[in-house]
Amino acid sequence: MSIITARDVTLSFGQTPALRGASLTVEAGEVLAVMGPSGSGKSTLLHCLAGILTPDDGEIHFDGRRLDTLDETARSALRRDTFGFVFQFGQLVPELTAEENVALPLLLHGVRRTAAVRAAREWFPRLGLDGLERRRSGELSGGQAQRVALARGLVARPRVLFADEPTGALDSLTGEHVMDLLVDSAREQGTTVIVVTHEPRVAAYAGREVVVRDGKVHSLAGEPVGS
Ligand SMILES: Nc1ncnc2c1ncn2[C@@H]1O[C@H](COP(=O)(O)OP(=O)(O)OP(=O)(O)O)[C@@H](O)[C@H]1O
Repeated sequence: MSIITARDVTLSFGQTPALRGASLTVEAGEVLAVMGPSGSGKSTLLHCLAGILTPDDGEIHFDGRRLDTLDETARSALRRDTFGFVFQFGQLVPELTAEENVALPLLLHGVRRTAAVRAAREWFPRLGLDGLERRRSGELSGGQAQRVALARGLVARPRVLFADEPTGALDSLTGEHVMDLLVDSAREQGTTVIVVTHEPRVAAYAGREVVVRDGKVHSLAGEPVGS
């Protein structure tokens, strides 16, 4: 069953076309890698699928509902309640401890602080972060910070996790470890994952790979992907 469908999505930034008729179907529960050269439109596609950007043309459906025509309030509620995010540099809040960072999405869902922090703490042994709960992001290594960001992306059990170059700032061994944990944790809780990466070794963790080229989505074999 498909969870996200993009049909002929186009989006330009001023005179620069970023997406030129991108179509893609994402199946519920799959781990999909989005590959492609720099500037081909991968992040823009991810942002459209996640309701962060609105396409100029085309349609995006999430769970049978039109996503791209929702107003900003509805899209932001969807992002908060249903989606999780992991970015290249973790983007932890430096003033908060690691466990408070992980608890953030739960607090935004209205979970009480004690319960949110308790749930957040459960992620630390799972991700090999035991003992780092009270550290601030400046006191974590890149790999540790990215695992904290991963826990934050998954703690609220999102339907879809959007990951944009989640291993981009890590050395390859640490990156593979983070991908391993990401894929295992997401599969365990049935979260669909869409991961943008330019690293084939990272994409190899996905169940399927697509390639964005010149603002369009292709299969690995080079065929345009239809919706
Ligand atoms: N906010 C923006 N303003 C203007 N142009 C933008 C903006 N964001 C992206 N672009 C342009 O849109 C095109 C697609 O960019 P996008 O970031 O989606 O590519 P990408 O495949 O994710 O690249 P990379 O692998 O380098 O991150 C590029 O030509 C880029 O310069």
